[in-house]
Amino acid sequence: MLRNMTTLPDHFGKPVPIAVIGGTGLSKIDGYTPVAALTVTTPWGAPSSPIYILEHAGVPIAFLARHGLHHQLAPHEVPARANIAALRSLGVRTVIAFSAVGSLREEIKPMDFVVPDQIIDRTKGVRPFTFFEGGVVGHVGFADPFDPGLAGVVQKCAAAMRGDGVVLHQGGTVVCMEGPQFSTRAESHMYRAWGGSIINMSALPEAKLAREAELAYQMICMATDYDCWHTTEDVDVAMVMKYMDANSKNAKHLVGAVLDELCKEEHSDMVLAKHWEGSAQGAVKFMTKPEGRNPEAMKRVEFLFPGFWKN
Ligand SMILES: CSC[C@H]1O[C@H](OP(=O)(O)O)[C@H](O)[C@@H]1O
Ligand SMILES: Nc1ncnc2[nH]cnc12
Repeated sequence: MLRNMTTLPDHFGKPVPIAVIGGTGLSKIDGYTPVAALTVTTPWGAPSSPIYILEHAGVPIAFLARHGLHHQLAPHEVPARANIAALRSLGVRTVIAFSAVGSLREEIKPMDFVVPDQIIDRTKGVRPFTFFEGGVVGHVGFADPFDPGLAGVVQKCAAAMRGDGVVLHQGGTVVCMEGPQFSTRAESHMYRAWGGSIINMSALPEAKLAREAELAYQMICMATDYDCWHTTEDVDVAMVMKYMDANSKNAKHLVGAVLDELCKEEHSDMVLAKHWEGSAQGAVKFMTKPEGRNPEAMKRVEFLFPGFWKN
């Protein structure tokens, strides 16, 4: 996909409803033809990488590399606000986000997939985490951080791939730690005691921002190690990459199968995230009184929701 980047057009004329955010070891998806490489600017800066538009059976899909094209961005340096805002500005309403995770449970073995349904926030407040600040306040609901409809699609696709050795755990709690160092053994045991299933450094603030932007968002996680609570080897980058490489074929197939399903339903309420429509806008509009609103902050919100302040 990246080979053609210099020759691809930098514009695309149609809305793109579906996006994939690729994480560690997932920098491309097979079987999709790149048709554009977009450089998008947002009020929150530039995204992690150009956004590639891939086409499959006539349906466009946006692809963004979370850590940059060369994995040059540490988890706390990922410009998550720019990433989510840029995707929304292209018409994206559904995001499938891929993540390499450590396992906190014996039964979640390296190379197993997990579709989490909960998050515990162990980031340290150093990452910008909201669109609604600086003179426009908003509080969105985040009780269930992922999208159950998308989770169901992933489950169905993984079930069809059981014969290829794909094991998927439906549900589970992802602990999102700050990093970039891995956890101490005491922390790892504590996360297990808290009920954590898996651990990464990327679920937040991405999932929170997706909710603020009224996007349907689901993470697909692949275990690349047992975190250091386990009595086998302690996790390091080589181990993560070894398992990622070993299972990259299945990871790409699973993401591809999920995209195939979503493409079939590109105009459905689920893919267009109709169930989230208006939720953040309602949370913002009634909080800050007109006389307290900052025009610059209002303009930024307008980038996410064109026409926001007119109604
Ligand atoms: C290379 S191990 C730690 C790194 O891997 C995960 O990345 P991603 O979620 O983007 O796949 C994890 O969150 C850390 O950022
Ligand atoms: N053990 C681990 N801790 C945090 N992030 C990870 N990503 C992959 N493995 C991880």
